[in-house]
Amino acid sequence: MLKPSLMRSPEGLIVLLAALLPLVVIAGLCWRTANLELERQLDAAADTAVADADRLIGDIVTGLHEREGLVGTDCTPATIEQLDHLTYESPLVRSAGLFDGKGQLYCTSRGAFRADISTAAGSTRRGGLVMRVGRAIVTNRTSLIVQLRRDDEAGIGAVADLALFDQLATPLSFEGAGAVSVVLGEATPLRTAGRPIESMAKHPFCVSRRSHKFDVAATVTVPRAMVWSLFRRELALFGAAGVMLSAMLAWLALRGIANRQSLTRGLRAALRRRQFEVHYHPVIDIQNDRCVGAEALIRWRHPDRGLIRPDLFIPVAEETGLIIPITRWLMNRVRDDFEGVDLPRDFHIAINLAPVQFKDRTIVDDIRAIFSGRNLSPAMLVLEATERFPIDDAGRKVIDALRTMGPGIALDDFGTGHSGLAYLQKFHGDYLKIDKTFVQTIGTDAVTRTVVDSIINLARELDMEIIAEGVETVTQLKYLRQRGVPYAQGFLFAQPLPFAEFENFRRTHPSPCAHHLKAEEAPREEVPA
Ligand SMILES: Nc1nc2c(ncn2[C@@H]2O[C@H](COP(=O)(O)O[C@H]3[C@@H](O)[C@H](n4cnc5c(=O)[nH]c(N)nc54)O[C@@H]3COP(=O)(O)O)[C@@H](O)[C@H]2O)c(=O)[nH]1
Repeated sequence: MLKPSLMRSPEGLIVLLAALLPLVVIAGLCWRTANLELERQLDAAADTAVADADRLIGDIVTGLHEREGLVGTDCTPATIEQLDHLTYESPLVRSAGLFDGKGQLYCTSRGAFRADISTAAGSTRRGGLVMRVGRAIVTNRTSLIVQLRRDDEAGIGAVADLALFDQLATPLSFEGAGAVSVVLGEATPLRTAGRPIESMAKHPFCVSRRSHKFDVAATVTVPRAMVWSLFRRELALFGAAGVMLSAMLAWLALRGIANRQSLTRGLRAALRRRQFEVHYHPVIDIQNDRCVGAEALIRWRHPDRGLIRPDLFIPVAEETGLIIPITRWLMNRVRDDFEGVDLPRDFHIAINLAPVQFKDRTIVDDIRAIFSGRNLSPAMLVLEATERFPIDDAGRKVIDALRTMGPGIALDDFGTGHSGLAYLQKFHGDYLKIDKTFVQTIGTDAVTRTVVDSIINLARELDMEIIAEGVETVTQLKYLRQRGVPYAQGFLFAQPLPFAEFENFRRTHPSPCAHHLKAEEAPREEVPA
């Protein structure tokens, strides 16, 4: 059951975010798709308009090129007939004519005709190709006039009816809402269709295309509201998926929170009902095979789920602060286990501390209260901190206070986090534990083996004792022994053991039949160089 105050808590915020995230992502994707789709449609409309203009003007220019030889000739019936042919070949051309270098029209497809066309304004020119929109002298209609001029300015021209231009091209339109215009040069209209641009509010969408062949361009303009209608269409398609995803994520978040809450309640109950156990993982002096101590590891014996691994509940215990009473319980158990036991002077018990336990003096007070004057004194403890240990003022003060009572300080899991030499120098520890992920590469991977060597050298430079953890094979043991590593832990020696079994192991260790000693004679396992 979830607490009713959930929606006002940080957990409530997580559920809300889990629910909102897919909706925001889907809405964002729909908005982007709508914009891309609108751009695609505008591009396509502008491309079509330019391609139509290129095709129609190209037809006229080709016809004129084919008759360029007539320029400068007399206006004979044969010339007139050839000019007239232009009007049959190109459905756009209403008339064609020849003009001399002074801009005097002297021959047309309709016969000899003289007129001064030299003053016509608003032309665009690319090489010998001149185009303008104006009233044709012969037809007196608004036309596109296309001329091919030689170097001496004499040339041949054709008059194309703009109304026909419109009829022969693809109809200009943009889903009824926009405007399309094709212009000659910068702004002389050849064709326009659709709504007036001024009616499209302040910032309409606009796409322009310029022809590579002729001096014409097309512009498609639509009101900004157009993107909203496409957005609504996309939302209708994908919104349902977004809502389902949102519900699924919210449900997963709720389930995760419910699991966490039930784990927290379970941990509290476990403390009350004494469901925790301590297992001891032997620490071996590998130069003489003596058991010189152990790491105390917590276990949760759940009434229904059996023995639960600590990595399944320690993170929640750390987040909720329950790690403090759990460690307190563990330390009391460890003290009681070793009360009255005859322990060698160099015997040590390692206890794991969470980063949160270095934030205040609680752990200092707990250790003093639990171990002072006992068989297992504070000086016989090694306190293990991971690389997540905060080296700040508070952390430093806690470490200094702990040191005055005598425990050794170890840096656990070294090399698995982001800390490096600088961190290690600031840490001022007594022991450095080489993480099992590195130890287990011995005999397999040359690169990471070099990492093990580097960690060993680093610890020596900083005057720290080395404990290699996760030793599982004789090869690893021999390798570490050869490099002078003093201590090791691992399944090669023993699994973490309940107290009675650990005591039995300790008392019988070293034993003449210890399997890892016997394995020194094992023929097949080679120590890597
Ligand atoms: N803050 C606290 N953290 C604790 C406490 N008790 C345990 N832990 C942390 O939980 C993590 C998992 O621990 P555990 O499942 O007990 O595993 C330990 C060993 O069993 C395992 N190990 C040791 N040797 C080997 C080996 O040869 N092979 C192999 N596959 N595993 C091996 O390593 C764990 C000990 O790791 P470390 O602490 O880094 O030395 C673990 O992070 C515990 O620290 C607690 O009371 N408080």
